[in-house]
This record gives sequence, structure tokens and C-alpha cells, in this order.
Amino acid sequence: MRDKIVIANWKMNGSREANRAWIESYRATGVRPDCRVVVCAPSVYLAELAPACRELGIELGAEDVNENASGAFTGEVSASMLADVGASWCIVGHSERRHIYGETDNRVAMKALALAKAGLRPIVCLGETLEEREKGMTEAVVLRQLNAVLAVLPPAKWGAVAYEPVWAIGTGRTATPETAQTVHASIRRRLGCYASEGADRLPILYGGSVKPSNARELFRQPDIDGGLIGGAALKAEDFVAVVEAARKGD
Ligand SMILES: O=C(CO)COP(=O)(O)O
Repeated sequence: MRDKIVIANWKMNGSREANRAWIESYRATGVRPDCRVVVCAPSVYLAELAPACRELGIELGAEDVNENASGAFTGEVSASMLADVGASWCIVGHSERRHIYGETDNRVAMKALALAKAGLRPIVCLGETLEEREKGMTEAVVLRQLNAVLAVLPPAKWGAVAYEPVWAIGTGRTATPETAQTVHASIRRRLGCYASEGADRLPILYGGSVKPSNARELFRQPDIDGGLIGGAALKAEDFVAVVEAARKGD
């Protein structure tokens, strides 16, 4: 049985004051998570969040990284810099990066590789658009995105896969547990073809309008090992309710 993981993706939200308030609200809930908890925050806030997160048993992650180790890449942040300020996880290939900034499968793969080289755990996001789903291309798109990263990095070096259907992100329209499970199962099968070692242990998370009211049903599916949470992670109390939904035996 794989342990569950619940990961917050704050996206481009927060301020030093709001982050402090989030940490205090999280602490005040007194939650004793039964799963791994990760908060991915804007990189400018990571160093300041690190001590409080450590104390609360929350692991820290970034939301994106540059694929190069160092050099003339104005405005970019490297994997070793993220590690230096306390991050141990990092999202790559989020659909907002793929669609707004035109990140290709190959670039996402290079980012995952750079993270692994620096000792960080990549959270590799995959997902189809509504148009792709309606054309029956879901599996083809998701497996193409998956294969690109598998071509450069074995599953044992990944932190997690996150299946995030683009049509479910920030829309309030969640994939049904069965729909998500079908895609998760095909991701699991493909991972198994590439490498038996590590494929079974790699967590596959679901993301896209996960909230306290739907998390439990999603997390009950055999191949849904937790969630990547956007909107519902901005309030600590809602995020904690999602973390509680990952409790074993529920
Ligand atoms: O993009 C997401 C997490 O990475 C999901 O966002 P929402 O939970 O707001 O739909």
C-alpha cells in the first residue's frame, strides 16, 4: 500500500503576512496528518516558510524551476537554488506552464532531470484539455507527456505524478473518481512497462477542483494516492480538511 500525499499548490498567491497567517491557522487546527503533506509556494517565500514548515512536519516545494544549472538566464531559478532555501519538491509541467508559457514535453523532461540531479523530487503534471478529451485523446496525450519524462528519468527518481485534467483546474468541475481512476490506472500500467522497479511505489496524485467535499471519494480509488490542491489550499482550514480526507482506513 502506498502512503498518501497531499500537496498544496499556492500558485501566484500569498504575501509574507498572508503566509504567516496561513501557517498559524494550520497550526491552530492541531492536525496530525496521516499522510505526507507538502506546500509548494512561490520561490521568493520559500526561505521564510522553511523553518515553520519544518516544525509543523510540512515538506516544502517550489512551483517551477529552470532546467539549466546556472548562468545567463535572467529571472530564472535553478534546482540547486531551490534546494539551498529548503525546498525538497518541485512541480514541473503544470498545465498553466504548458499552456500560458508554451512549455514543451521536452522542456518539462529537462526540468525534471535538473531537479533529480539536485536531489529534489519532481512532481510531474500531466493532463488533457477539454478539446482533447472530447476527441477521445485523453490517454494518448497523458501517456505522451509521461513518456517524455520517462525517456530521461526513471520513476524511482520522481517524487510524484499528478494527473490534472485541464478542464477541471480552477473550474469547480472535478473529474469523477471513476474517470480519474481510469486515467491513473493507465499511467500506472505505463510506468510498469518502463520499469518494474519504482513503478509501484510512485504516488499518482489527482488535481483539479479537489475540495473537502469531494476529496475522500477521490482518495478512495485504488490508484489515486492523494491530491495536488490549488484553490482549496489557499485557506489552511480547507487544506487541512483535504489532508484529513487522506486518513488511512477511511
Ligand atoms: O492546478 C491545480 C493544482 O496544481 C488545481 O487547481 P484547483 O484545485 O484550483 O482546481
